[in-house]
Amino acid sequence: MRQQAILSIDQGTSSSRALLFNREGKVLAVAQQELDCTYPQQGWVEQDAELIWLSVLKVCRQVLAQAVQQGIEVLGVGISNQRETTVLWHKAKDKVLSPAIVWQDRRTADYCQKLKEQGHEEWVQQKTGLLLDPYFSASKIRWLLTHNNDVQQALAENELAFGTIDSFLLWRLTSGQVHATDSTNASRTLLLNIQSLSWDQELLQLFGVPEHILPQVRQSADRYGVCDTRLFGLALPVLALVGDQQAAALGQGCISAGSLKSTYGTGCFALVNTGCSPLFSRHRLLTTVAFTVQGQTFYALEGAIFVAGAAVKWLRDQLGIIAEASETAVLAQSLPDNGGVYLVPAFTGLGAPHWQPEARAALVGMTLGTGKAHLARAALEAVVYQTADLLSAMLADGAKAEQLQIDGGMVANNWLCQHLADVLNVPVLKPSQNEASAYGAALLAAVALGWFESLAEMHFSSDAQEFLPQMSADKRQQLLSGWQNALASVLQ
Ligand SMILES: Nc1ncnc2c1ncn2[C@@H]1O[C@H](COP(=O)(O)OP(=O)(O)O)[C@@H](O)[C@H]1O
Ligand SMILES: O=P(O)(O)OC[C@H](O)CO
Repeated sequence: MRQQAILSIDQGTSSSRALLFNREGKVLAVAQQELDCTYPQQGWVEQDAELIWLSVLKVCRQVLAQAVQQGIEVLGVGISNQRETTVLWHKAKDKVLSPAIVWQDRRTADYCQKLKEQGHEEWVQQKTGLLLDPYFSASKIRWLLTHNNDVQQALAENELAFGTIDSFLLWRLTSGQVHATDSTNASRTLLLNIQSLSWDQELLQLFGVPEHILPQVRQSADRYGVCDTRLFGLALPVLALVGDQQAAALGQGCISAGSLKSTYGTGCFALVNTGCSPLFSRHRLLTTVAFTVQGQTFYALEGAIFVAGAAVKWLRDQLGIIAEASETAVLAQSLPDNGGVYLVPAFTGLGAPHWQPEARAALVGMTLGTGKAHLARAALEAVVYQTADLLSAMLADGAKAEQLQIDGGMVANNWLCQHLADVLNVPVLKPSQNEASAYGAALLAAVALGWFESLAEMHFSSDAQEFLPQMSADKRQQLLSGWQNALASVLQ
């Protein structure tokens, strides 16, 4: 019998990937293409949605060609994607109307601040689990509705559509047949009531967003529609949509309440599964939909850090002090310690638990002896200290971290993994198969396909590299207080 597989699309901020997974969760083929962001004004972060689409098409075609060569039968598609990033398009013309406003974009900081000052944050948090921050899609949609003539024209023609990346890709894959999203992506817009899983009239009114431009909200594992056969020469069903961080939690096997993972890609996102009821944070974390499957919705508490691997990319692309991200490990371990140098990477403000969109990055503690190794080390260490801040907030909210499961592009860096274990003082587990987001989407597609009847039947590899804490309590304390001092210089 021919080997069967699911095509998983993992559309991240730094790259688009396509992977084929078999029933046992083995990766049979991979293709990847890097993507760029543009920064047209202070605090703005944009991507070209057309280039995102073309990169997805290209990597899908590459792995499907490998499938043909290897005689693999591909049964369906699952999509995991960067969340919140906002795309508006003209339905009849199938034309994107502006650059995509990326999740890291801060242009709506003043507007969100005004809403906070008007006292809206509490009720918004109760409905959405989120805070009033430019991170989420609603204020980005509003900005486009008020600033972009093409968007206004499309609205007047009743042809305007909004989507996060999942929804936009689904629209394109089905050649405009399906305008839908899943509960995880919808839960990042600030427009969804996360308990009823429906668009909320009061929120739509607050942000001035017409409901008819929004996609239909569906389960994460669902038969969404069929890819246009002209794209791949196959009538592939789209079987899952899921935000990449929730997908990574599922891919790492965080299916029971209390399980925790942290993903280190462009940003860093720690999620703890809280089971079938939402837990509302008292310490500035987010409550989010983890996934909806077979009519059941799971929730998670999330800490979001806007800059993790993005700081390494900054060292490479803006400062030019490294040629490859992997050099940071060699540079970091070339030093006996950090020399008192700390980077607070608030390049696009600070996320959890501070939520300060106007904060900006700082490099502190430099001397004339500071060199590029210190900068590389500071960029990696910053990710660790920010994770420590998230875990403290989670602990204060009642979630315990006895170990940390990690994934994402940055965890190729073993120096970072060891520093995480040392500073967090918990064992850190890196799975041998580091494709958690893509695997999570494939698992959901497998449910829609009927491969698994329940979450309990899913295959999760127990094969992981373990990093055990080795640092003394004094040293840990010294590093964390150095970080708190550096952070204080940035907090407003
Ligand atoms: N060996 C490494 N050390 C440190 N950072 C790395 C390493 N390899 C990749 N990265 C960083 O990881 C990020 C890419 O991770 P990935 O999970 O693919 O991101 P995304 O899902 O956001 O597209 C990039 O920002 C890159 O700089
Ligand atoms: O691009 P990533 O993988 O860092 O993920 C981005 C997040 O989904 C933003 O919320």
